[in-house]
Amino acid sequence: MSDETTQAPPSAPGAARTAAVIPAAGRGVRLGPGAPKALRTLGGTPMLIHAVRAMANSRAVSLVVVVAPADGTAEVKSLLDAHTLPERTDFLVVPGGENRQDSVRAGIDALPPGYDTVLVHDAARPLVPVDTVDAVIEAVRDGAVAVVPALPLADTVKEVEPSADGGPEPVLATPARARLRAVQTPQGFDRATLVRAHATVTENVTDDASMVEQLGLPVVVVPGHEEAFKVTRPLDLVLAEAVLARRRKNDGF
Ligand SMILES: Nc1ccn([C@@H]2O[C@H](COP(=O)(O)OP(=O)(O)OP(=O)(O)O)[C@@H](O)[C@H]2O)c(=O)n1
Ligand SMILES: C[C@](O)(CO)[C@H](O)COP(=O)(O)O
Repeated sequence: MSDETTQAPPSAPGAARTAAVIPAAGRGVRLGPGAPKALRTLGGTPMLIHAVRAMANSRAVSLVVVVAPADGTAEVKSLLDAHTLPERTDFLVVPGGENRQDSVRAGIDALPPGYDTVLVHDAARPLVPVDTVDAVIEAVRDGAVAVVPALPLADTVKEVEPSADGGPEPVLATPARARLRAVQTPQGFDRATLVRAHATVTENVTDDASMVEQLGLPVVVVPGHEEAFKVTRPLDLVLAEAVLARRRKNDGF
């Protein structure tokens, strides 16, 4: 394992501490048939372990809660036991729910007292660099209640009337690209705000920050990273393997 560490200071004793919740209970339907996505390997190591290390490599993170496939908690516990992880970090494993929102809520419910900053990070983003994790944590510690890493878009985006039968879709609008961002994880939160958002918003949404927006509270963006992309479709696996191989070469492995 690469001994990647960070400049961010760990929390002082008695100070607010940071926990990371990793939703990893998805099936990975868009990736194609196989094991649950988080348990598939990248460079011979389960994607989930890469994601756990990405969080635990931040010296500010002292607890990682893994939300496992409901029928896979024992397997995930064994995986965590079988891989080298930073000793300063504690780990919990809880079963996930039907959708991402349910799984994140299960992770939040499992958090012990004493963690005031909470990251929510997709297991499907295994290669997020530690500097991005630290930048999100710092922004929360500096007073933001919700922080998302994000990147400008390379493509022009159209809003359309979705087609039910695969036919041509009428274009409704072309939002100004300069004002759009593609949002990644980890998203960072003041814990009380995240708990309130999950207790309040019941409609299905695709990220946690949008739940905070629905409370009328401010969400801020910090720079994301190209390597924090989400492994969603088969081609993403090819890119992830290439990024990992380049890192290992640079690290002299
Ligand atoms: N019931 C669910 C669904 C998703 N996730 C997690 O949410 C993250 C982002 O979801 P996505 O990339 O969409 O993963 P899947 O739901 O597995 O993908 P798909 O939609 O292709 O099945 C993943 O780490 C996934 O494991 C989860 O914990 N519980
Ligand atoms: C949370 C997220 O990764 C931010 O981009 C994304 O919304 C998850 O979407 P998914 O369809 O559940 O993968």
